[in-house]
Amino acid sequence: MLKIDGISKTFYAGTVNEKLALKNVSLAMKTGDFITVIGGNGAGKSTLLNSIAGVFKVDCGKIYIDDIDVTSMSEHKRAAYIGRVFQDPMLGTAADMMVEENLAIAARRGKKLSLRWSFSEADFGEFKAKLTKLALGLEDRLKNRIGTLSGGQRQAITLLMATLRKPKLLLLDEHTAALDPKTAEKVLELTQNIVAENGLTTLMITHNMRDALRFGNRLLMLDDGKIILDIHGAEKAKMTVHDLLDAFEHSGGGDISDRMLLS
Ligand SMILES: Nc1ncnc2c1ncn2[C@@H]1O[C@H](COP(=O)(O)OP(=O)(O)OP(=O)(O)O)[C@@H](O)[C@H]1O
Repeated sequence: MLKIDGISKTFYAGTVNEKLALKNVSLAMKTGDFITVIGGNGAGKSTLLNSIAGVFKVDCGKIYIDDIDVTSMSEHKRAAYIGRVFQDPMLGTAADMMVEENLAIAARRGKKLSLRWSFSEADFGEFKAKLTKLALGLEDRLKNRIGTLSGGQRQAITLLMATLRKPKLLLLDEHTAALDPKTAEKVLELTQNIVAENGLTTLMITHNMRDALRFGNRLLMLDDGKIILDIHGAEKAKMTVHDLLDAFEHSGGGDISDRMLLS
C-alpha cells in the first residue's frame, strides 16, 4: 500500500547546520496496517511523515502509494490520498468557520470546487450522525465557530475531517500530545474506532511507549534518522515498556527523551 524505498532527507545541506534527518529509510505497509512510531527527540519521526505527505522533497529514494509514484508529486496533489492530523489543535480546521462549514469542506476534498459549496440535508444528516458518534456533544454545535471549541473537541473534529473521505493513508503526528490525559485518551479511543471502522492504513507518531504498544498492529522505533526496531503481530502484542527500553538500548539507540520515559 505504502512503499518507501531508501529515502534520505538533509536539512541545511552544505552549511554548518547540515542535518541528515532520514538515512536511507525503507518501509512497506500493507493495506489496513496501523503502525505506531516512537523515538527520542530529533529521531526523524516528523520528517518521515512530512516526506510521505510531500511537505518537502527527499534527497533520494522513492515513495509509492498504491503503486503510484508520488515522490515528485506536490503536497497539494498528494493530499488526495492522505489524511493528516497534527499535534496543534489549531491546525487542520478553519477557526473562523462553523463546524458544519469545516466538515463540508472536508467532505468535498478531492472533488471539483465551485463557488457555491453549500451542502445538502443528506450531508448535514451525515455530519450530525458522525458527530453524535463522537459522544462529545458536538452534534448540537454544528453552527458554532470551530474557534470556540476546546482543544480536544477540535482534535476530534480534525480527525473526523481527515478521515471523512476515507484516505488511502492516515498520518497522525502526535495528535494527542497537546491534550490533557483524559481528553487524549478519549481522542485515542476515537482514533482506534475510526481506523478500525474504515480499515484505514495509519501511521501514528506518539511519545508515549504504552500507547505505542496498546495501539496498532506494528511498531517502529526511530533513532538518528534510521528505523532501529520494527515489530508486529504477536511479537508486538507481548512486548512491555521494559522490553521496549531494552530493545532501544540493544539497538544502539541514542538518548531517550524524558517524555518517552515518563509516559
Ligand atoms: N524543516 C526543518 N528544517 C530544518 N531542520 C529540520 C526540519 N525538520 C526537522 N529538522 C531537523 O531534523 C531532525 C529530525 O527532526 P524531526 O522533527 O523529524 O524529529 P522527531 O523525531 O519528530 O522529533 P520530536 O519528537 O522532537 O518532534 C532534527 O534535528 C530537526 O531539528
